[in-house]
Amino acid sequence: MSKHEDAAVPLLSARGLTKAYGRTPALRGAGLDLRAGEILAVTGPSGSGKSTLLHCLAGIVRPDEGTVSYAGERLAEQPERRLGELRRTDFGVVFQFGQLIPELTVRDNVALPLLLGGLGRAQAGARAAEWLERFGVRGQEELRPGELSGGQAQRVALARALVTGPRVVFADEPTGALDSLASEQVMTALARAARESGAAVLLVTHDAQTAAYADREVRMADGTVAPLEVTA
Ligand SMILES: Nc1ncnc2c1ncn2[C@@H]1O[C@H](COP(=O)(O)OP(=O)(O)OP(=O)(O)O)[C@@H](O)[C@H]1O
Repeated sequence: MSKHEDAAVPLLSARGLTKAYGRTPALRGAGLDLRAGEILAVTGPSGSGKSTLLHCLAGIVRPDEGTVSYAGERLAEQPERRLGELRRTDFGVVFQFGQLIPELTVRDNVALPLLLGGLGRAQAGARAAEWLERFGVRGQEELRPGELSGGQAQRVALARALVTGPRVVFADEPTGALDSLASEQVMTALARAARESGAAVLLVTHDAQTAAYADREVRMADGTVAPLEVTA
């Protein structure tokens, strides 16, 4: 068993992260561990640094100080090309507004990461249709995102995040723009898909109902995570 497959070693781990935007500190020594296959909620008040932490963990933002390790690789030591590859193959992301491409059909939105990864059109389309079905979006493959409800659009965004079989899904306020019924449907679908595929989920939310889907919760305040979760 390699080191990062050992259950005691976190899949993704951050230590001592700091990040400032100009004079505004967003992170002040934040750290956490995400274990393979777990759903971890990061909660806390607005401005406490949750999104910035998620962006650092996903390799989207480089922290000013501190380390992020994914499966034994230090992200800071990786060239942009490797980070891009990780984001395409190992990581999936969903934001508050699904960020689907408005000009593409629902199916093509979900197929896109597979096409970018080199899969043929027919296979990518078929796999996209399977994932849309798993997320309860049926018969809407030919629609454009603008024709969907908010909840449907988020389930399409989840299908797109999971279609490549990522090991980590980063979800930043995935229910932030939804009413409570649509939130429940989105979270049920996300939790089930993550369990079935074995993906870990880093779930940023300020909503207790959404955080309740997680196995574990850590809370942020003023750019730090309390309590610091440390795996020995
Ligand atoms: N791109 C940016 N430019 C300037 N300041 C930023 C930027 N992103 C975040 N900040 C600031 O960094 C701090 C932390 O923001 P962040 O979005 O990480 O917190 P959050 O807990 O996710 O907040 P929210 O729940 O409101 O999204 C805030 O003071 C915010 O204004």
